[in-house]
Amino acid sequence: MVDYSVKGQVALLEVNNPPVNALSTAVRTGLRDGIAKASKDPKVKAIIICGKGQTFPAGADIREFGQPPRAPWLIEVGDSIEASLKPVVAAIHGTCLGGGLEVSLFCHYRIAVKSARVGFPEVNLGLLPGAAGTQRLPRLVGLPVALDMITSGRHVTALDAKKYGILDELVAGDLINAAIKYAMSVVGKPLMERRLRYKQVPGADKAREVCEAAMAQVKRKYKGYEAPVECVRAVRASVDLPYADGIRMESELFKQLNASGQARAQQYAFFAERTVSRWSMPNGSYRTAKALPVKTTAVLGAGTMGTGIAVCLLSAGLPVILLEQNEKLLQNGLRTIKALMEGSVKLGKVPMEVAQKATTLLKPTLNYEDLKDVDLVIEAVFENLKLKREVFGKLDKICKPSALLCSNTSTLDIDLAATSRPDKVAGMHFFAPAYHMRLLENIYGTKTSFMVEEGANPYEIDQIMEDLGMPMGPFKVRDLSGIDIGWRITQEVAKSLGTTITKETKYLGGERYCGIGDDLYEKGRHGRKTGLGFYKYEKKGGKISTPDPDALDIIEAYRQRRGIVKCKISSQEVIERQMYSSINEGFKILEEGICTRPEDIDISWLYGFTFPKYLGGPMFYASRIGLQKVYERICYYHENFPLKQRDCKDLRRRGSSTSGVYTMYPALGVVINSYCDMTTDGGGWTWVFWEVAVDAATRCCWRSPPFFYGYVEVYGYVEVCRLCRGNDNLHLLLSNGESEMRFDMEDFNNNTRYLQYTTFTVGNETSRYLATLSGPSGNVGT
Ligand SMILES: CC(C)(COP(=O)(O)OP(=O)(O)OC[C@H]1O[C@@H](n2cnc3c(N)ncnc32)[C@H](O)[C@@H]1OP(=O)(O)O)[C@@H](O)C(=O)NCCC(=O)NCCSC(=O)CC(=O)CCCCCCCCCCCCC(=O)O
Ligand SMILES: NC(=O)C1=CN([C@@H]2O[C@H](COP(=O)(O)OP(=O)(O)OC[C@H]3O[C@@H](n4cnc5c(N)ncnc54)[C@H](O)[C@@H]3O)[C@@H](O)[C@H]2O)C=CC1
Repeated sequence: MVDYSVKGQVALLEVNNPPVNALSTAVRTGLRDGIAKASKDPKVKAIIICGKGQTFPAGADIREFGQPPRAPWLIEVGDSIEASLKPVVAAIHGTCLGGGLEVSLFCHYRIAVKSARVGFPEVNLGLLPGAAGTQRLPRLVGLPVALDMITSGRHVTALDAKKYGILDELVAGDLINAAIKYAMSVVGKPLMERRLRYKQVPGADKAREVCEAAMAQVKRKYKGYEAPVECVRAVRASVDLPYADGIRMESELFKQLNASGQARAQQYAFFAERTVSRWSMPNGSYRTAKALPVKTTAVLGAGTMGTGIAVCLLSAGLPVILLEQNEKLLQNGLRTIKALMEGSVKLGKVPMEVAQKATTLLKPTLNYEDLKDVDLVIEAVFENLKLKREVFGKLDKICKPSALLCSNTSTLDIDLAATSRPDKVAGMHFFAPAYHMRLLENIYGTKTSFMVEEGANPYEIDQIMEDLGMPMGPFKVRDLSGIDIGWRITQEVAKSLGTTITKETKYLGGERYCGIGDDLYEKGRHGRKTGLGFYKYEKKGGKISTPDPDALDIIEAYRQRRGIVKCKISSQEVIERQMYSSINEGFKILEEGICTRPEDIDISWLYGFTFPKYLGGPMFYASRIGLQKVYERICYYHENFPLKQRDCKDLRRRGSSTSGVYTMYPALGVVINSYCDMTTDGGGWTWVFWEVAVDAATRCCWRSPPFFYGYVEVYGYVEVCRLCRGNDNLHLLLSNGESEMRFDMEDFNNNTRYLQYTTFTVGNETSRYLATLSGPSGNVGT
């Protein structure tokens, strides 16, 4: 895991743990041993730490965070690096992140190639840098830069890192040769001043103001997230406390965060994001698919979505032909694209050069003939099946046979876009605003206005969902997308069902229909674009929303017309009805095979609706609440809905003990975390980690070696876990509320009789169970 070699008078410690050289237990051990070996070797005058392959270590091994900590701790390894009497140089390429950056901060010198990046992304995993990063970075670069880097998690370019003082030198050419030369040039120089622990934080006299401002900022910017707040606290300790006490505080805060449900959810999201990129479909997968080259593009329709999609493509440096139905709308679209590009530059999301180039890459047109050579067309015209079929018919005739014809449709069946090349026709569903949201896919919507019909106030619902962590409540989102879009969608649905929507329509396609959106639409309240929707905006296309009594009057008039008696809906009910209906849809999507894994659904929410990462996504959220409970509440709402619209037969079926919801548990991928290992620590204790593995077929299998100290981590569906004594047989009982799993402990080492048992809860339904067996006493505790 760490390759040791000596080049001339320099020892080279090359971390070799692909793909990202994560600092696993083996790597930490290798670094510690390598430093000790080099320190003892009289031939060695200096030491280099670097990464083999594509990168310097990109951090701790995230998969180890869910497991019991194992020595050597990174901080101990770091201490031995810093204490070395021979200079240690970090030679950096690739991404030097998290624990990797911490290792480099223990080194006496840091050099890097220009393409390298450094950063502390722990905050994105619900953590803080836990190996002295919060104490050492401020000592090196001062509070403002340290606070910014640690609370944002952003990657800093090598050029900026040099400017901040994180890097001592940027090198060109072969990194190792340059590092050897550099290391030899510092041999004999005093090391004391290079040891960060002895430095004072620069600008410490301003610490109070700077930290208070940073705290206020993270609370506003990362509302609901615990990690950024603790990051500020830890960094502040670098000024308020002596180094050793600061380290202790950092460690406490790290442990606290690591045990939190937020960290678990954010780490799940990290891996889920990577899991979904390994897609598979009936006729291919990421392994077999070959990307088609896309060099030229066209966008049809320059409305809300078309302009956003054009900005997205232009920002990626692709030429775009923008087609509209008339000159006036085309010019409007061009103005919007210009304004969006300028906004993106101001926010630092698009470099100025890219925005400037975009003006040459964008070609407006009213003529379909201009599309004949493009590789990719994205259609974003009105949501109207007849119109879309017409448009696809034209495209099919004009575009070259290899061109991909894609629709941004929200609801229409992509197979209905009759063309001679169905294999080249696809849904390409962007989320609004298209230039900002990272998700591109197809997804079911949720039926958000039910509750308003019954008496809830849309502004209260938005507030409750924003308090839960959504950046925008559902009614603000509807105003952003356009109430006219919703109107067009339902008109199309009605048409496809051979019916029409009237003021009295209560059901559509067997589902409950709410006409509040229609009433707003008819009054010209189309959302942000008209300056009025559920909210009032400062101007047409404005962003500042204010509650509007006129909208409430329209809603109240609607209720009276329908004879609906207004009732009070609690915050808990708002959350349950919003979230659980989405979870229910998620399970339907899995059941129908539209998505194959719950991660697909969670990632669409994280990137399509900016669902808070600290909740992991609706499917992960469901696993934390407990699926049985979620299922019961869904049934409750279906049974007790004032205007019951459909039988919940489907749900009942899925909630039965042998199929449906419960069989989805293993699919959640977080059912039971498992490991099995044995280690002896410095105190002579043997630690044995039990392994519990779950697979869809057998539901559970269990391995338990003889042990002195056992540790089981259980989360997901297991709600009860207890160690019991029954008929003198010690056993462990796990229950998921449906069935119990019993594990007899008779086979355990006969000498181990004394049982100590501790339970602590992490998050809602997440529990950890810690059991210690030792000594000759016949006493069994439970
Ligand atoms: C590195 C990247 C930028 C690379 O991106 P890219 O090339 O696009 O590749 P990816 O597809 O993202 O990744 C490839 C592959 O690698 C896997 N992977 C990536 N990073 C990690 C990782 N860090 N660990 C494990 N695996 C990783 C990734 O999943 C992919 O595999 P696949 O899933 O199979 O497809 C990009 O990957 C990236 O950004 N990675 C994350 C970088 C990161 O977040 N680093 C920070 C990690 S956290 C950290 O370092 C914490 C620390 O500060 C150190 C911890 C110290 C702990 C101290 C504990 C103190 C308290 C305990 C005391 C105990 C004693 C007591 O009890 O008292
Ligand atoms: N608004 C949203 O949040 C989202 C909308 N969508 C989908 O994207 C599509 C477009 O939606 P919006 O941009 O919101 O609508 P929009 O009403 O803002 O824009 C549609 C544009 O298409 C133009 N158009 C109509 N017929 C045309 C034709 N024959 N040729 C060229 N241009 C034509 C219109 O003039 C208008 O500018 C719809 O299918 C919608 O369902 C998808 C995701 C989100």
